[in-house]
Amino acid sequence: MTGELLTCEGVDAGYTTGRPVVRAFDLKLLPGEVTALLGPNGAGKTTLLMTLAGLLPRLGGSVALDGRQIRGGRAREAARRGLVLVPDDRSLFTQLTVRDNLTLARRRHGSTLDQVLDFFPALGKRLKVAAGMLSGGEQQMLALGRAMIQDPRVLLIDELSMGLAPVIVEELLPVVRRIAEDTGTAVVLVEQHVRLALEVADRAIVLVHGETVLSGPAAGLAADPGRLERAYLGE
Ligand SMILES: Nc1ncnc2c1ncn2[C@@H]1O[C@H](COP(=O)(O)OP(=O)(O)OP(=O)(O)O)[C@@H](O)[C@H]1O
Repeated sequence: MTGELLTCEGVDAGYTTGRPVVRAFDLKLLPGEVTALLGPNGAGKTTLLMTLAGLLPRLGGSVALDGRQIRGGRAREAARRGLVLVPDDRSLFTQLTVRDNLTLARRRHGSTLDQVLDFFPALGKRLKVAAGMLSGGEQQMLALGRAMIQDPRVLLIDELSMGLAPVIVEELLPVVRRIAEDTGTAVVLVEQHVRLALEVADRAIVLVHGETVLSGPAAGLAADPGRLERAYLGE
């Protein structure tokens, strides 16, 4: 399809022994599109994001960005091409300042600190503070900011809400939406707060035991919680 940014076809993801955890995963993402990747604990969402980011070897299938294939298991190549992961543990340099965390990730001729801080004004006031001293919400902003300063084409966000109060999540998710709209970055959002995720997503995919059991426009799924619940239960 014209204009497709990311195309995953038949992706198998998992660990080297045994059956793949995620099987035959398909995804098509347009620029600026947000897809919520939902599903119960252990469904394989983190495994899939890590595989797309090249941090785990891909066990099958293909991934293409702008129509050009990306090899599996090559994290540097994936990041250079623009597939950037925001991991659920945030992986910040806790002893370093906010400014250093951001500038270390910056690319030559890439986005500037100010461009990134435009999305997270609260961080602008905390530039000299060590990342480990920030609140959970600020740390998550920093993790997102550090991904943004790498000029991603596709952001893979794993449980942004991990350890955060719902009120903070309600503030952060619309920022993710704005990032997608303003920069054309496509987003895959793994999120346990299903209702909040569906509010900001265009599409949603439900993964259960590694299989895609439901996929469709987010608004339709938000309007039919019973359907979503049945999918989670594997019915
Ligand atoms: N390092 C590992 N080696 C082998 N199996 C693993 C490893 N990490 C996770 N798994 C298995 O892969 C499956 C999927 O786990 P994964 O963390 O991807 O699910 P998830 O959908 O992200 O769940 P959660 O919402 O709990 O994070 C689980 O059965 C888990 O036990």
